Amino acid sequence: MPNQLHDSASEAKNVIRTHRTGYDLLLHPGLNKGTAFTEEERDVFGLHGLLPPHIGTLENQRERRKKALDNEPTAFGKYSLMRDLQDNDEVLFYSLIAHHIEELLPVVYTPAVGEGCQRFSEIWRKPRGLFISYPDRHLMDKMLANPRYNEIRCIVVSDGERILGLGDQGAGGMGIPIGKMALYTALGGIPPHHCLPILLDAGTDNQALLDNPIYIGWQHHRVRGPEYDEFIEMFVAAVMRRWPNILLQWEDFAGENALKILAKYRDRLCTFNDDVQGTAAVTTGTLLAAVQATGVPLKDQRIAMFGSGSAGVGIINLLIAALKDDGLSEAEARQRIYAFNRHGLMVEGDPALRASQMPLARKKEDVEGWKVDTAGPISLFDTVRNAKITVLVGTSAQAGAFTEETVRELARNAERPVILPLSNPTSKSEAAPADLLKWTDGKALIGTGSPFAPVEIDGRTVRISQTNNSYIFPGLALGILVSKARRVTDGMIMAAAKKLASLSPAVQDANAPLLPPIGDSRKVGLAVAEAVGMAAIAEGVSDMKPGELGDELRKYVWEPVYRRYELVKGDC
Ligand SMILES: NC(=O)C1=CN([C@@H]2O[C@H](COP(=O)(O)OP(=O)(O)OC[C@H]3O[C@@H](n4cnc5c(N)ncnc54)[C@H](OP(=O)(O)O)[C@@H]3O)[C@@H](O)[C@H]2O)C=CC1
Ligand SMILES: CC(=O)C(=O)O
Ligand SMILES: [Mg+2]
Repeated sequence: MPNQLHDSASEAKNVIRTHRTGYDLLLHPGLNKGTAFTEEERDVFGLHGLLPPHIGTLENQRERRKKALDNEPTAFGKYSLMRDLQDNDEVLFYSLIAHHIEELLPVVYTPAVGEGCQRFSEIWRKPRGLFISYPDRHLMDKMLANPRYNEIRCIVVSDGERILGLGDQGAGGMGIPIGKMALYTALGGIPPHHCLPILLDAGTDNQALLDNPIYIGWQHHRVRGPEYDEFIEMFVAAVMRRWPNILLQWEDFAGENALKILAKYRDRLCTFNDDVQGTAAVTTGTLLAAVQATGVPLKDQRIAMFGSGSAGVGIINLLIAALKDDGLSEAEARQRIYAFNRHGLMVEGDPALRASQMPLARKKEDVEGWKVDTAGPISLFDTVRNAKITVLVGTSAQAGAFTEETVRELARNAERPVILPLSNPTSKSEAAPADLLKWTDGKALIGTGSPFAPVEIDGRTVRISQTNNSYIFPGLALGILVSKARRVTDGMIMAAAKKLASLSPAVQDANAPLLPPIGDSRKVGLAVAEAVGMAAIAEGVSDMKPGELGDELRKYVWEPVYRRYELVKGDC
């Protein structure tokens, strides 16, 4: 095919065949090697003069970029530099991340990506991914038909309405699909040219964006109701026409839309919602590891779920399955969980409950006779005190919601309380780990959504685990792609959770962190992928033979190294 950018078969042999030359080649981020083009390649591809004379290596290119990053004082500045690098030279971008993973994940992902989305219009420079706006919806097929997308195998899509805990960021939400797909490659080894970030621009209700003359999105209030549903339907149908076997990941949709869309499409194509299912897997995996460290089985823990939106509902549903695996009936499993919305503990009969929340509400008799400090909805503190909560999970985006009083009360209920303030970015975390350790005399087992520095307490250094779905979705996607799974089943999500739990350092040593170091994320991604692929086979949604999976995974994984180029002569 003359206008194909990458020939996979050739690439496997470390050769890229392309028709592009000169500027056209240098301006393509998937093909540009900058100063690393060899003398011979400069001759063949007409690059003399367009590049400085120095023939560089990937190693000295990394050194140059790292210096620039180190000289940049702000997280946003570093984010912006990394985005520019990604749009300039993908191999160098991923190689730099691979060499400085702990330092750079917080730059390309949470927390810096949050400000990246808030200020996306300020730094938008080059096209990356696809913006599909509501007024352009009838052009969808034409947009997707672009030959540039011939090799796409997976998509992350957002409508920008619930960006981390920062609310509606409109078209700026594109920073999230871009960031998630960067981790598809950095942690999952999925080739970047198989990945397409998409932003569905259905408008924004963020007044600051509506008033901002440099806002890059459609300056219009959000389309809602049947028009929105039809927009999503048009999108899914167009995607399926273009790529019938695509993997479609939904990201950072507002809670009710997230759950509704997942329910509607999960049996129609290979799709998952990361906030619902990826978060459920990382949280369940962390808890399965934590209970081994506490010595108290999951079925004997009492869990407060603070925030019952897309993440909270997803976590509760997978936890119920894990509690059933631990020997409880469905009804007994539900009794272990106390779920909150913005009003307080969810109790049946509350008119504010949404459809997805009704099955999670407690019965009125469950809370009868409770000693409560305040009239009206029951607070987290009163629930911790009365229900003798042992595990606290936060997906509320309410900074500081886990107060000293509540955490000290929790510490009375368990020798090793488990506390997971999962909200992102850092500014929205329900608590800071240093406080949690102080208030629990160093006993709490902690996992946070965004990265936190280690904490010194009682003469020891406690590394804080990052309970973020980034431990799951890159491996989940890789396992799905390699096994050619047709659907994403609950069994595949649970397999990812259990694999993560099995890799926990706390399983060997109760005082070790709950999750592997971020530096091991790539290994975790591969292990999760294998578990997901095996589950897909076991559940009958993949036709691969179990013995083939490992080899196929290793063959598929992309490494950030420069390849040799060959010129394809043709009519393009
Ligand atoms: N660590 C990780 O991997 C992940 C972290 N997250 C983080 O979780 C947070 C929530 O995400 P998501 O579930 O998708 O968002 P949603 O908007 O879908 O849900 C938020 C939930 O929090 C509740 N809430 C809001 N205010 C309060 C309050 N004062 N007290 C108690 N509950 C409150 C909401 O209540 P109501 O139902 O009444 O509106 C809702 O149930 C975000 O910060 C996000 O970044 C999300 C996914 C992954
Ligand atoms: C991590 C993530 O997906 C979120 O905060 O939305
Ligand atoms: Mg998300």
